Amino acid sequence: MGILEKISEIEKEIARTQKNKATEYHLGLLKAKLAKYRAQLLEPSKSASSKGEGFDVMKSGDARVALIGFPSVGKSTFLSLMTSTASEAASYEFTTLTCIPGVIEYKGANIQLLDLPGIIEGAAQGRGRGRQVIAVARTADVVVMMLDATKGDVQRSLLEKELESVGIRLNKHKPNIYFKPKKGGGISFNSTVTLTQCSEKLVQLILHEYKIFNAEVLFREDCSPDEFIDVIVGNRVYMPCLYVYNKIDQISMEEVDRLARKPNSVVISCGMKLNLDYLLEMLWEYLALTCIYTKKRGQRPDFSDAIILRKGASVEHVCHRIHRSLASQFKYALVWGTSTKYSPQRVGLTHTMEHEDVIQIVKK
Ligand SMILES: Nc1nc2c(ncn2[C@@H]2O[C@H](COP(=O)(O)OP(=O)(O)OP(=O)(O)O)[C@@H](O)[C@H]2O)c(=O)[nH]1
Ligand SMILES: [K+]
Ligand SMILES: [Mg+2]
Repeated sequence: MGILEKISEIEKEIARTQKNKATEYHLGLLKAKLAKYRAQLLEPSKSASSKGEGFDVMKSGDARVALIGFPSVGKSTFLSLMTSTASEAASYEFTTLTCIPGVIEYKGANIQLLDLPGIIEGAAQGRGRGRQVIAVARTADVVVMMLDATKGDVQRSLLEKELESVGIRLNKHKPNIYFKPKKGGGISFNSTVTLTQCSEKLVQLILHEYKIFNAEVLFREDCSPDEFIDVIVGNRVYMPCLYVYNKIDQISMEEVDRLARKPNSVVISCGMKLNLDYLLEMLWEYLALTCIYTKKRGQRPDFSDAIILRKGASVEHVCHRIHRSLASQFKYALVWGTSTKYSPQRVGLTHTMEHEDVIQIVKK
């Protein structure tokens, strides 16, 4: 039996045990066991069995959003409010022990929302269930960092540090540096812009530190040494992050105003259901999904049923979404919308679609 199952067994037993003088010890023992198992879950464990227990949630829907935050900031309350899934919420820390998926239906898209255990300082080193939570965060399209508006900004910078330390880059784009290790020829260094933070010398020093003596490097942007290191190391994920300050019912109007003005931030109250619509709008923007409408020849476009794709999706992606074999029968497509110069315009499979384009596909 896994730890989670043991925990749920004990919880059930506590629930069905009557509280009286005779059961006092029994209940006490059960609660002690429960605390022990919870502590075990929260400690980095050496055994492989409990490693990812309860965290392997299938990706589903059009996009995935992970809820990251300290314990008891209101992540589960939020999931239960926004989706039809109920996730237990309580005033004690570490109520949630696994990954709980729910679905937000918005503008015709299914957005998978993942409730996760609270993480704390040291999470990246394996404190609590930090590692598992961070592993899930890496698979998301957007991170919602939920913060307790009553707690000050220290939580935010702590969490940012944790995520940074495992190679997650929030609200940053991939550095525009071309980097290619070679078999020989030394290091060739070039830049298309004036560099104020890196020099050829520094780049060479960094490369030597990584035991790279032959490579081609081209800076197309004025990047910092840290950004260059990110490029060498690879394996970084660049992810939009929305900072959500919850529990604004507990703070002054002035404080609400201050938080709301921070970049990439939204203020809400799950308790009072405040500003949740605005949060959804922001989330939609951060997900940057593209809605495509299809149209049959001689008919009006079907605006009731959008095809939802990632930003930058091509006509080929649209074909795959409609039918597996459509791309192989494809002759050309007619597209109306902002992605074309003329409306309609005849395009091929590689044409990049834009939000709210209409497409008519012509088969061979
Ligand atoms: N005042 C106030 N309390 C809230 C609000 N949202 C949630 N809470 C309370 O905050 C407590 C923690 O909520 P949870 O949803 O369990 O928090 P969590 O982040 O999932 O916590 P863990 O799973 O333990 O990490 C509960 O007592 C909630 O009722 C809010 O907007 N205002
Ligand atoms: K809680
Ligand atoms: Mg929770």
